[in-house]
Amino acid sequence: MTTDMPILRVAGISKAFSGRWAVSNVNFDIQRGSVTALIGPNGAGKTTLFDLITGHSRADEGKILFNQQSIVGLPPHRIARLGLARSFQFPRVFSGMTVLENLMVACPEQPGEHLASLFITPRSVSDREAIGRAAAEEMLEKLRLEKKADHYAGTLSAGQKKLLNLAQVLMTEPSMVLLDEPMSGMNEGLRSTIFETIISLQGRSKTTFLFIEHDIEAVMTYAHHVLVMVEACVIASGTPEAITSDPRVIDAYMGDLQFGSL
Ligand SMILES: Nc1ncnc2c1ncn2[C@@H]1O[C@H](COP(=O)(O)OP(=O)(O)OP(=O)(O)O)[C@@H](O)[C@H]1O
Repeated sequence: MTTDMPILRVAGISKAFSGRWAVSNVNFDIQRGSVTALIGPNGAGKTTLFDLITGHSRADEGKILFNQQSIVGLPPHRIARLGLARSFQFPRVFSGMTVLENLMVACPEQPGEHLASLFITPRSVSDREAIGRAAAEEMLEKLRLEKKADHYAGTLSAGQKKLLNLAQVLMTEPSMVLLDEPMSGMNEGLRSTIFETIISLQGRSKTTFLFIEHDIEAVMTYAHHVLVMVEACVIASGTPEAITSDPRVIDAYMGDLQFGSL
């Protein structure tokens, strides 16, 4: 596979609910290893677009190619297995399991290169369990949740549950991750942890990220590229600098907000 092909291509995707377009003829490419923000006012269709890409909802029209393979009609678990993973705006975690256990169940049966390198040729179930535990502990440290490892997930704050959900997603070693409002409900410290982790993974493993975010400062700081959705359509696409000075975006969406909070 050539590396200059987009990792994700969305072509003419549309979805209507009760005769009203939630997503209308949306087209864009996501380049491998990039960090892209999807912004737009409430009800613009951002989460619906994520649902369509990840198989949680079926498009009425259009094509979605992941690594040049059509994924329209595939169930979410098949899409996840191809390496396209997603975190949720309101994540569900296994409340009766510890934080560490929540991560260990997310560990793939066939660990990737990074996990496998922790141990050489694992032979038994206990070897595999040890790999899972080591990988989970490493991930908890990365997301600064290591002190919570033995706490029940149900006792975590909403922000910590989102971090745990991100950790579960990253444990599967996806090549692309979709994040739905990763910073909402987070305090300042947790917010920076999320994006530091994203940037370090993007730099180290060339993981591709597409995130929905309302905080324009985070978008300006962390995104290479921005897609703007308004009323079911992508109305602009470009660098953060180009987007914030695009008259169509200012007219249709930002108005007098002066790029405070979107
Ligand atoms: N399952 C559904 N059934 C009916 N209408 C829906 C459904 N899901 C979304 N919609 C409608 O589709 C439109 C787009 O909603 P969506 O949640 O995708 O917007 P959004 O941009 O993610 O908004 P927010 O920023 O508030 O999360 C809205 O008008 C919403 O009411």
